[in-house]
Amino acid sequence: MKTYNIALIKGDGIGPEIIDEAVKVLDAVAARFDFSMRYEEVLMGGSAYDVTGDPLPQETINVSLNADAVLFGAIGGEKWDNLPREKRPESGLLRFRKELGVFANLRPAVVYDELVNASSLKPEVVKGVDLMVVRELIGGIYFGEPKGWEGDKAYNTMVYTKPEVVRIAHTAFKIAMERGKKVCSVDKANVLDVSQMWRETVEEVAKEYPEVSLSHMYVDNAAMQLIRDPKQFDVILTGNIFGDILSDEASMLSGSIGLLPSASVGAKIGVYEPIHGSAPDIAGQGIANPIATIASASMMLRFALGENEAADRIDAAIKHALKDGYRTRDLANYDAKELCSTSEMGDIIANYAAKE
Ligand SMILES: NC(=O)C1=CN([C@@H]2O[C@H](COP(=O)(O)OP(=O)(O)OC[C@H]3O[C@@H](n4cnc5c(N)ncnc54)[C@H](O)[C@@H]3O)[C@@H](O)[C@H]2O)C=CC1
Ligand SMILES: CC(C)CC(=O)C(=O)O
Ligand SMILES: [Mg+2]
Repeated sequence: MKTYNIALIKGDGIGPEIIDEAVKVLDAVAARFDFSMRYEEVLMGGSAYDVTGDPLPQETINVSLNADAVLFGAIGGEKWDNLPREKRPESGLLRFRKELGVFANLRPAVVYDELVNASSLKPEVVKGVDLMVVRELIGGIYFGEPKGWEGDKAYNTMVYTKPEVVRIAHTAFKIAMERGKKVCSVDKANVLDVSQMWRETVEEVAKEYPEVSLSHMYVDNAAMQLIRDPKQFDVILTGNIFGDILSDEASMLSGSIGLLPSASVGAKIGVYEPIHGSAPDIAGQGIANPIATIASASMMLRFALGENEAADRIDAAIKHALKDGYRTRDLANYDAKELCSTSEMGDIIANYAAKE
């Protein structure tokens, strides 16, 4: 029987609660499809800082680099907000992504038919939405130098090199070839030099994908268009900060940020993680929606481990649970037949995934 080694990073806030449910579902499909998962839990974020004084201990990097994939919850919380920048949980996560070299963050936003009423937009606007945000993950303003805070002046720098844009553009075009063959590159080229270079570089890469139609959009317009007519988008290609913001926005097409998974890829080892944060406001209450993390585990099976049937099974089980009216609190007001806790939702999805 094949055994996969997974580095498990629960993190802070709701991180441990949602990861436990993803593990439950993974184990259920593993038993059914005749493979097994071996998890090695390592620390990152505030919980790592509390134990080791470092939000990203070297052991976490080592274990992750030796695993088949990383499954990650979320980090951060008020307790650590006033630490020096480099000790903050968020700095640990940024450094982790950089150390692993996962330059492409794939954030699919899909509207489940069962949840068309859950979006804050009209059902006819969101029904059938199926888009993919391809977000550059280890460059741009979250990493650029110089940065600093000196007295009354603070600054960050948005930097991209041409090779960084070329590689993320290839990722987006390749994904588009497997989907609707449309890429919309989102930038702020009317104002930023870095965006102008981004746009020209994307144009050059596009020549290698003549079947894909490329458009460009300024990020402010893109934020509006996502709400006006989200079905116009297939693949949205964008930089780190714009992708971070637009994907949170896109999550409300689907009804809850607790639904959107992601895959951070591009290097040997991928990181599979929900798009949301550690949700300190609901941590420890058993009400977080684990579906984003369970769907991230499905992406891990598909992209990192090649267990496509098991991934399909999880995706079907999520849909089945929603169709049967099971809802965590974030979706309680939308066609709910039964309100369930985080772990009850995990049980239901694991049961469906194991049996059907
Ligand atoms: N990848 C990561 O680890 C990320 C970490 N963060 C960190 O998380 C902390 C909280 O940040 P926020 O801005 O509040 O963003 P957040 O994404 O943690 O929460 C935003 C809102 O969405 C809700 N929410 C998030 N996930 C949910 C889920 N699974 N089920 C139900 N509701 C959910 C929260 O309760 C909250 O009201 C901060 O320390 C931030 O730096 C933020 C984003 C990403
Ligand atoms: C917490 C940040 C480091 C990043 C973020 O918000 C994200 O990746 O979604
Ligand atoms: Mg974010």
